[in-house]
Amino acid sequence: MEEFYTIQGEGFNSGKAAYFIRLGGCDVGCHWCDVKESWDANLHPLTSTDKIVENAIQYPGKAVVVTGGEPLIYNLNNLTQQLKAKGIVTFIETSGAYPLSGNWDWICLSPKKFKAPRKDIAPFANELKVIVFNKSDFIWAEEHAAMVSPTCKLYLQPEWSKSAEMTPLIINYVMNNPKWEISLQTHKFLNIP
Ligand SMILES: C[S@@+](CC[C@H](N)C(=O)[O-])C[C@H]1O[C@@H](n2cnc3c(N)ncnc32)[C@H](O)[C@@H]1O
Ligand SMILES: Nc1nc2[nH]cc(C(=O)O)c2c(=O)[nH]1
Ligand code: SF4
Ligand SMILES: [Mg+2]
Repeated sequence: MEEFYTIQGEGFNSGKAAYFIRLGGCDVGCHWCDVKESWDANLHPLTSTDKIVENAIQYPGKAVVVTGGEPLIYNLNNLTQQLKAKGIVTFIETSGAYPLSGNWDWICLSPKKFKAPRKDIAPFANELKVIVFNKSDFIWAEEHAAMVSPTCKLYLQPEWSKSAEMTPLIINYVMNNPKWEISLQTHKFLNIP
């Protein structure tokens, strides 16, 4: 759908320069999704893997974030193999609703109630990032924290439109449950893509 060089705004790798590859297509249906224009893959022209890799290696930052849409709709073995062959560090943002493919240095799993993640992906997550839209999302967060590996980083991220209401609850929750950390969408404060 689009590619851009920016700063990773969310989660563990927040603050790092990275080339974003946003793949079109998602049927998870989060009503608060901030990239709804990504849902219909047919609206976006196809780009060859070779061209994406050629674009990605033009920049000084040698990390790529593959996102979407839901990137795991596609088999990402070939893309990540080609990126790694060029010395690129590979990160993915996924809901986990589709089978895991690709060779990843960092997997961010962001599970959604609207189409729950596959049970087999949780052990591979390096980071669990739960979006907090209402209070019930804290329970959803703990259910998934019980499925990830002991080394997986745990983040609570306010849903953008509910941030004023949810951020104080997240702050309180993290202070009482310090295995969790807050993730903010810092790129939205910085006014960058
Ligand atoms: C647009 S999604 C694309 C990747 C994948 N479909 C997923 O949901 O993980 C990228 C990240 O943005 C988060 N996100 C999407 N809409 C958001 C919103 N309104 N507020 C906060 N985070 C949001 C998602 O949870 C995910 O972690
Ligand atoms: N700067 C920046 N950081 C991000 N981290 C995850 C994003 C995403 O949409 O997947 C995103 C994004 O869209 N922009
Ligand atoms: S899974 Fe990701 S891309 Fe799909 S609707 Fe939810 S936030 Fe948007
Ligand atoms: Mg985004």
